[in-house]
Formats: sequence, C-alpha cells, structure tokens
Amino acid sequence: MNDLVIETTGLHKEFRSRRGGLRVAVQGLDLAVPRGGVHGFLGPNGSGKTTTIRMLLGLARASKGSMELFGHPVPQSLPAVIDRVGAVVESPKFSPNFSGRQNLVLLARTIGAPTGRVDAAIETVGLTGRDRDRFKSYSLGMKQRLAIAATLLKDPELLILDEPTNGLDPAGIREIRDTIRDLGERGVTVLLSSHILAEVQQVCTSATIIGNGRLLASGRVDELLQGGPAVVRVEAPDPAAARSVLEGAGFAVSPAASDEPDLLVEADSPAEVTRVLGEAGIWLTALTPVRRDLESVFLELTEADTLGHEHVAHPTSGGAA
Ligand SMILES: Nc1ncnc2c1ncn2[C@@H]1O[C@H](COP(=O)(O)OP(=O)(O)OP(=O)(O)O)[C@@H](O)[C@H]1O
Repeated sequence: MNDLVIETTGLHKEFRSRRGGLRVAVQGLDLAVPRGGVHGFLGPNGSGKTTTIRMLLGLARASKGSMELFGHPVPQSLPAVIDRVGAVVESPKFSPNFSGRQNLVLLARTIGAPTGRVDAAIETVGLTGRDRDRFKSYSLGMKQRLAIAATLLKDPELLILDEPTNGLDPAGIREIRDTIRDLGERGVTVLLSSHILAEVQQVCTSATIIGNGRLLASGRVDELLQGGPAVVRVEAPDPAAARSVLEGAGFAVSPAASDEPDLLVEADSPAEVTRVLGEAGIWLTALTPVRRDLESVFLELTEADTLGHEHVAHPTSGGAA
C-alpha cells in the first residue's frame, strides 16, 4: 500500500510573463509526504511552495509532471479526494459581524457538514470561550485559527496550510504552532509551508526543503539534522590570535556573526581545540558545542543553491511518523 499522502513526480510549472518570457516556478519537483504527523514544506520566499500547493489543489495547472493525493492522480481524481483535504491557502472570507461560531455553523450548513462538528473544531483550535465574540474583534492569530477550524468541519485526513503564521506576532505564532502540533497528534497529516524555520522545527516530524522550485532535501527532521560538521563556539580574549592559531593547525574557522568576537570552529574533538590554543599560550574563556538546527541546514542548502553549488538530496524515508 502506498503510504504517501502526497506524491509529486517531476512536477514543473512555468509562468509566461506579459513580455512573452518564461518564469520557471517549480522545476521537476518530487515531493513525498508520508501519512501522519506534520510535514514542513520549506523554502525561501519565491521558491515555489504556494505554486506547488495551488497545483495540488487544482487551483493552477501543472506544465509537466504528475501528482497524487492518497494514491489518486490529481487533478483528474480531485473530486473523489477533495473532501479528505482541508486547506488554508488564502485568507477565507468570514462575516465580520457574526461570531466565530456563527460563521462556522453557516459554513457547515453550506458544505453539508454536520453542525455538531463546530464545537469540536472550536475546541481543537483553542477558541473555546471566544467563539461567541464577533469575528471582527478577533486578533490575527484568532482569525487564522478560525480559518483552520473551518477546514476541520470536513474532518480532513490531510490539512494543507500555506504560511499560516504570516503576519502574526510571537504569541500568535505560538498559538498556531500549538494548534498544528495538536492536529498532528490527533492523526491528521499536516503539510505546513513556511520560510521561517525556527517555528517549524518544533512541530514537524518530517520536512522537504526546496529552493528555486527544486528539491534540496527531504526526510525526517532528525535525519536532516544529522550530518554536517560538528561545530564549537570559541570565546577567547584575543579572537584574531586564536583564529590564526586554529587555522594554522588546520581547523576551519569563521566568525560567529559579523558583530560578534566569538569564533565558530569545525571540530570533532573540542579537546583538540583546547589543546592547540593552550599550546600557543591562548586560554579560551568559553567553549560550547553548537547544536545543528533546521535553520542552519536550511541556510546551508539554500545558500549553496543560490551559489549554484552541487547539493545532496536525502531521499524521503517514506516511513516518517
Ligand atoms: N501567477 C503568477 N504569474 C507569474 N509568476 C508567478 C505567479 N505565481 C507565482 N509566480 C512566480 O513563481 C515563483 C514562485 O512563487 P511562489 O509564490 O510559489 O513561491 P513561495 O515559495 O510560495 O513564496 P512565498 O514564501 O513568498 O509565498 C516566484 O518567482 C513568483 O514570482
């Protein structure tokens, strides 16, 4: 049985500009989203995330390639599977003078969903207690959560959220993140597109990273975080002297940030860094291992892509929970 909820093969999308030129938004993208958990769909602005999602939902036509949802070819079989999919791609229209609850009840009647699902949807997105307030009094984060609640009326197996935290403050981002985590834990497969990595790492079980419409890496988040050099942050009284000694000993050294004196040193053995500096009479004041996070993986991959370097794409394991 194919346990991929979303699969695209060689997906390609070109837009023709008014002047007759071609802009390639998605180039031969193979996307594989396993069933269950939250899958991050990550890439810088303009890398093709929204275009891919729009093609999956039948809102844009692919130039080439094939797509499947739950193993059914789309867009051909979209009518058969669309009821299993909830999506927030653009801000849905709610009536500002109706409460969140009234909006959901109206929507449930329109789409033929049992109105009994309204309570559960409100509870899942954490709007209980505010559901009888007018929509226009909601914060941006509450409006986004109501949009997610609206998709839950269909009781979807797959939820596609395109940049759901755009424009939200840190508290709003946390609210949406908690909602998404909760949905993932309830067994809904969530495809979460974002260009902000820090917010995604905490909720995603697996992720696909794209750049310029192409796959850069895909797999379980813990797999993506493996590999790459071990790095330690070195704080020394004279960073320039420390850098020169470490480079002389063959270590790759870079400043932690343009406005910081600390150094980042690629080293499998922190003890070796201490020894080399000590032998040169330099006594470091701090040495801390740098944890690899999704942000650094993403930056490495997308920077290499921008520079046109070769990059390695890890195949999706397919069995991510
Ligand atoms: N309707 C369109 N006509 C022409 N070009 C388009 C159209 N839609 C998207 N593009 C272009 O396709 C590329 C990919 O855009 P897309 O919106 O899919 O990226 P994205 O990864 O979702 O970006 P963001 O994070 O900014 O939302 C961009 O260069 C964009 O300008």
